[in-house]
Amino acid sequence: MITARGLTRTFRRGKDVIEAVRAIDVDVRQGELVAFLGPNGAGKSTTLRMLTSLLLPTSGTAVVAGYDVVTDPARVRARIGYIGQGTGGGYSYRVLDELHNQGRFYHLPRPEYRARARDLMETLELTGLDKRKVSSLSGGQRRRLDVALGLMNRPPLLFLDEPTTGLDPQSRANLWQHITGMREQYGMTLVLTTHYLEEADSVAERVVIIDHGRIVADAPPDALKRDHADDVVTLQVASADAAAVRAALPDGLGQVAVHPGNAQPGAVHPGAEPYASVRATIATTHGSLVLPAAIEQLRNHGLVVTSAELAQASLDDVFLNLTGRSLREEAKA
Ligand SMILES: Nc1ncnc2c1ncn2[C@@H]1O[C@H](COP(=O)(O)OP(=O)(O)OP(=O)(O)O)[C@@H](O)[C@H]1O
Repeated sequence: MITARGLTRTFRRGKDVIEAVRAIDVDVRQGELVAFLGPNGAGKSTTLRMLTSLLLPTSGTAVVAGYDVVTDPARVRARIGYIGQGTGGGYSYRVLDELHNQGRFYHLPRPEYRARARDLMETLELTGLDKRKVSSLSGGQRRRLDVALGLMNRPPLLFLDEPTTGLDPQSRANLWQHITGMREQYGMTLVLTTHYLEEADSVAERVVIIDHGRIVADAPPDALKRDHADDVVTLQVASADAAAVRAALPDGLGQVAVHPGNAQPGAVHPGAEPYASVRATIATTHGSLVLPAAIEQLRNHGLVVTSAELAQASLDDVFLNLTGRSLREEAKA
């Protein structure tokens, strides 16, 4: 569906040259659901705009839905849907008119575009809003209308640029349900951008991590987490003897570290005397197996675990390990 090689885009801003996308190679097969994940300014939108033929590459090539984006942009556009960051709907138009206009734009026969508009309004829960002006819709309704507009031509390949940005968690979940449902119904290939880590993790089958215009990793989320991050098991052990705790935890469990001797004020029973505690951490690829095994080992050595916690590897850990920066922290900044 997509083959891009050495795709590059630079912008000039005064004397500065901004290398927004730097020689990326990417392939997307038919039916895949691929997310481009990266911080603001990483080059995600620029990549999408080149793949949709909306922006000329500075160099490199991309063949999308069978056609070259530079030499055959009209054929590319006829075969794709693109849902950009801003709302596609004209503010003063009515919802149903917008959908019909989109159908006319694609030269669909009148009965066909009317039927498609009805179907999409129903599937995307826009029924009853036919005559409402786009400007009066809520954020979630407007985004669902964007999706409906992008689907009017039933594209085999749909690009979505930050489809859920600015929506509340419930609207985000709801929109994903619609998008993935439509994908099943029409067998679409989906390529999207997001800076929501959890979204990329839960929705995408493949995540392309992009940073400073380069692809730094490209794999299914589970493989990324397995290869580039660890789960961390943290145990509090009621003991003053850090060496004994360390000796009870075999190296085979993972990367073990012990932090001796915090006095915990009455953590077990209210009013209990403070007791000495050792904190042990184990970095491992299999946290859910290592956690009970570690408790068992400690118990076998006569040591009591007073609390146990498992922090599962996240795509943020992956990003941190690959780039030295946290995507979550950057999003907050
Ligand atoms: N038309 C333009 N002129 C100048 N610089 C641009 C232009 N479009 C993008 N850039 C710059 O290119 C870089 C990549 O921008 P891009 O919008 O592709 O990033 P992004 O990953 O999509 O970020 P966001 O999540 O904020 O949309 C940024 O430094 C941006 O400022």
